[in-house]
Amino acid sequence: MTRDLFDDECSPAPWVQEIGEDAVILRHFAIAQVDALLEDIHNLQDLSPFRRQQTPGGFWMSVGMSNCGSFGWISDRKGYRYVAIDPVTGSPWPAMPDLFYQVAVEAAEQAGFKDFVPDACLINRYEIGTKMSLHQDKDEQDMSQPIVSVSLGLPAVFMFGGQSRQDPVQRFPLFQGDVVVWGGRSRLNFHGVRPLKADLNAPNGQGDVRYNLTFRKAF
Ligand SMILES: O=C(O)CCC(=O)C(=O)O
Ligand SMILES: [Fe+2]
Repeated sequence: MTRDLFDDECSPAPWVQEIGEDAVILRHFAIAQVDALLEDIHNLQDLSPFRRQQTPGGFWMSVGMSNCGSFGWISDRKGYRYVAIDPVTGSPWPAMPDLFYQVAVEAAEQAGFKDFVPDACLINRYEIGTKMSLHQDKDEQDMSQPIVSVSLGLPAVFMFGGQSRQDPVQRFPLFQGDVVVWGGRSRLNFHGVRPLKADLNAPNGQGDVRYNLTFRKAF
């Protein structure tokens, strides 16, 4: 992708915040693409709707989830896994929009991961009060490929720990347009999202949801 796509004169300047070994937040990285990414999400949800999923242990996750790309991440009583067919629709997951792919690959490159080839994009939909508990992303086959995570909508607090659940956890605010990339020595670090709070400064009717796009190479 050409850098021009990101050179929007009205956008705040991007900057890189290191949060761990081989882990960064690319601040404002996708700020100029926010509206187009949200429009893509709205179109995708007509094809594969958001749904809440059950953990293998029988708990219901609070976050609504859908996927696009060749594979989608699902969870049910049988376990966590990637599948090519959406169990809700019985059809393949919708194709990954070009813009999603471009933003993910460009962000990975910016973070030092040159050959990222995402084949899965999990779309998380957080309403006020929903959260994602500390976990590792470890259902992928190739751990040399990073995770690229794009924030849209309401701000959230991202938790980033170490490779053990007991390691200290840092907290970072994430705003829309921010992209977190972690891989290499941090690939299996525990991470999560604190319960989402309402943004009291947001205009009426706007900003009651956070979306997150998590790109991975599943296979
Ligand atoms: O919503 C986020 O920022 C993180 C999502 C995440 O960790 C995941 O989907 O595995
Ligand atoms: Fe995760």
